[in-house]
Amino acid sequence: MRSLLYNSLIYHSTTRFPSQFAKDSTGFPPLLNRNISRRITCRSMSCSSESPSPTLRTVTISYYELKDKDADVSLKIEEGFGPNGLGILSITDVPDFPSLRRKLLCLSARLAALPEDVKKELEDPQSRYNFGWSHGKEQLESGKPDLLKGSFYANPLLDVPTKDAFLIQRYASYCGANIWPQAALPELEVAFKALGKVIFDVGLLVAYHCDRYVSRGMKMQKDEGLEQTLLRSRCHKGRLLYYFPAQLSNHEENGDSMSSWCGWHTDHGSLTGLTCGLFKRNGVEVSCPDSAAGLYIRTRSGEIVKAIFGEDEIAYQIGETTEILSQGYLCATPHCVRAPKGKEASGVDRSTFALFMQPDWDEKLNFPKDVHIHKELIPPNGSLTFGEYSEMLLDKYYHKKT
Ligand SMILES: O=C(O)CCC(=O)C(=O)O
Ligand SMILES: [Fe+2]
Repeated sequence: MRSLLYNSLIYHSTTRFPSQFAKDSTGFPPLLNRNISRRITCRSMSCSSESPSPTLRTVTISYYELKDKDADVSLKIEEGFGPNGLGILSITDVPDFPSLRRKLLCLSARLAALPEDVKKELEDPQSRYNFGWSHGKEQLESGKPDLLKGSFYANPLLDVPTKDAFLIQRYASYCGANIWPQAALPELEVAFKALGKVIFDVGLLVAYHCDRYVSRGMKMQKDEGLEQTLLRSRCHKGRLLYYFPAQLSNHEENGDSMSSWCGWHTDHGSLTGLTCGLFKRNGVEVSCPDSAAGLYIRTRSGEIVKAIFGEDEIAYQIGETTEILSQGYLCATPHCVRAPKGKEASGVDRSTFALFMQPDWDEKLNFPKDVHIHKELIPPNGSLTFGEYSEMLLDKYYHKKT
C-alpha cells in the first residue's frame, strides 16, 4: 500500500524517530557506528545552478551471499537500515533481474499513451485508485493534482486476494482484484508479475537477514519476524511509475524543488523494493540528462543526499510499519525524486517500479509501548490489524469514507 497515503504521508522529517534508538535502553549496541559520510562524495551537478548535493552509493549485498542463510550480513543490514544507516541497501547479481526490469519498464510509456477511454477502464475509484491506472488522483506538495506521473498498481502475486464482499468493501485498497489491460497491452500482466515475483523473493531473503539482525536486540517470536509476516501476506502491491517528459507536464512550477517529481515521504508498509529509473527520449533509452536528478534521501542526521545504485541492482528501503514493529532497530527512510532540469531534459521520461511489501490486512500488529509514529492511532492494548491500522491512517489523512 502506498499511493493514497502518498502525499498525505509527506511528513517531511516527522516520521523519523528521535535519535534515542541509537542508544537504546535495552543496551543493544549498534553493530556499526561508522559514519555514513565515508561513502558520501560531492559531484558537480551538470544542469543545476545550485551547489552540488552529496551523492551516496548504497551499501550492496550480493544475491549469492544473501541466499546463504548462514552468512552473517548484519553489518551491512545495519549500515543500510540501522539507526545510523543511510536507509537503503541494494542487492547485486540477481539472476534474470536486468532483463525483467527492462521488459517491464519499457511498457510504462506504452501504457501511459493508451487512449484516455482505455485508461479510464483501468481505473478503480473504489480502492481510491490503489488498483489499476492512476493519474492526477494524488496531490503534489503544493496541493495541486499530480499530473507529473502516471502509476499502475497491482498485486503481482495474487489476482484476487479474497472474494469476501465485506472485506473488499472494508479494505478496498488491499482486497480488490487486479485490473489488467488484457486487450490493449497484454504483455503488461506477464512482465509485471515476473518482475514483482523476483523483487518479492529477494525481499524475503533481505527480510530473513533483517530478522537475524533485529533478534540480536529484541525478543521476537519466530512467526512475528518480517520474513514470516511478508510470506503470509496477501497485500503486496507493485507500482509501475511513468514520469512524463518535461514538455508534457508543468515542471516549471516544481522545477526548483528537490522533490520536483515525487514529494518527500516515507513508505507506509514493511519493505519496499525499488528499481533504478530508466530514462528515454523519443522511445530511445538515454542516460539521465541531469546528474542532480534522481532519488534523494534524508539521512538520520538530517542531511539530504542523492542515493545511487546500479541499474542491475534491486534497492530496498524500510517502511514505517517495520520501523514501529522493530522498535527502531530498522528505520524507515524519507525519500523523494528530483526531476532533471535544463535543455537536455526536455522530452526525457522516466520509468521505474516499486514493490510495497506489507503485512496481511488480517495480521495482528503488536505495537511496542513506546511508539513514535502515529501514536494517537494505537489503542491502549497496543493491538490492531494492519488493515485496521491502514484504514485509520487513510481516514486521518483523507476524507473519511461515507
Ligand atoms: O520513483 C522512484 O524512484 C521512487 C518512487 C517512490 O518512492 C514510491 O513510489 O513510493
Ligand atoms: Fe516511496
